[in-house]
Amino acid sequence: MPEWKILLTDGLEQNGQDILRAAAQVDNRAGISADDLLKVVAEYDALIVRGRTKVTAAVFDAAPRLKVVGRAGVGVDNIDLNAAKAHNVIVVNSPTATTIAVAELTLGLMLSVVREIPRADATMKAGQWIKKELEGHELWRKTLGVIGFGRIGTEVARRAKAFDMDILAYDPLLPAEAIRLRGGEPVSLDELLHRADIITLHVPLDENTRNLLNAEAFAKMKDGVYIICAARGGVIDEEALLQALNSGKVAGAGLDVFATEPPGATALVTHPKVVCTPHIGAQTVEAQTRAAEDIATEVLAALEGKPLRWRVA
Ligand SMILES: NC(=O)c1ccc[n+]([C@@H]2O[C@H](COP(=O)([O-])OP(=O)(O)OC[C@H]3O[C@@H](n4cnc5c(N)ncnc54)[C@H](O)[C@@H]3O)[C@@H](O)[C@H]2O)c1
Ligand SMILES: O=C(O)CC[C@@H](O)C(=O)O
Repeated sequence: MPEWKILLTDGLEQNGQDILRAAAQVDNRAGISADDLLKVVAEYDALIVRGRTKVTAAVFDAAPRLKVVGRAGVGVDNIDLNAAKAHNVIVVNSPTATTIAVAELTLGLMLSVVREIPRADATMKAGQWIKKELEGHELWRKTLGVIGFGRIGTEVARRAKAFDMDILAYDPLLPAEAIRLRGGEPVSLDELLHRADIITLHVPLDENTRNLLNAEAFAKMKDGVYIICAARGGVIDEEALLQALNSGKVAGAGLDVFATEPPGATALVTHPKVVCTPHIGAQTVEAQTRAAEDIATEVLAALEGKPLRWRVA
């Protein structure tokens, strides 16, 4: 058996490391800097990352032994897929492991925003009792607009239905019938923007989705709409969102992801109508355990030339 060398740059749950170590030498350099990665990557046959590590063209150029990059998670916007193809490097992810965790966080953000739960808690901890100010809204019979009706969008919709919400779905890559079968009413983006009380985004970040919610889109929305995003920060024009919050067009936003991460205490993060989480959508024990097993198995399969379940490039 060849002695494969695998580099972990963003950590991996122990169960995944155990699977890898049974077949390969594994170096865990969680948190390695971009410069140090360029210095050491030439030694490795495989690289396993989460979202922090940017696998740029320079990384591929510096990695003549590299055969596979594994993304423990879904989004591969941190990996230069064109460079991977040019260097004949396989890219795999573990797209199903974290679906439920993100869907649950999305519902959590939705409830947090419409009922101002974080503000209620923070003011109580400061010795206050601002009950009269904390008059929120119900999810019951509200219209939820889901942009991107894939794995996470569908699971969000299933959970929202338990709150008796009506589900509009915009996903131009899915046939209308598939959207109906998944429990959504297929609509155009404009119709969704006009009709939804709450809008949640579950699209990948790419050239078609960057700044999908911009000033023009906010202008088409209902006054007092709520925005939830646990997809990628870049799918919302953050400056336009800030203006819409300040004008009252948007009543509140729940954000797990930011155009720049970490964003620091920006005007958006500190806005009183925004509830923020530090990109923890996939951050549950269960999701990370599944993701570790899936990506470890998939990366070893790629090294051994076996059939792959989740090849991205
Ligand atoms: N917050 C987190 O920690 C976290 C965790 C996992 C995934 N994510 C993000 O969530 C995204 C969605 O994950 P998923 O597993 O549901 O992916 P998925 O591929 O199952 O679903 C994405 C859906 O978006 C649709 N889509 C693509 N382009 C579109 C466009 N221009 N307009 C509308 N719809 C479009 C696709 O057809 C697909 O159905 C990921 O790409 C990732 O960026 C975030
Ligand atoms: O790696 C992470 O922590 C984020 C995961 C998530 O954004 C994904 O796309 O899978």
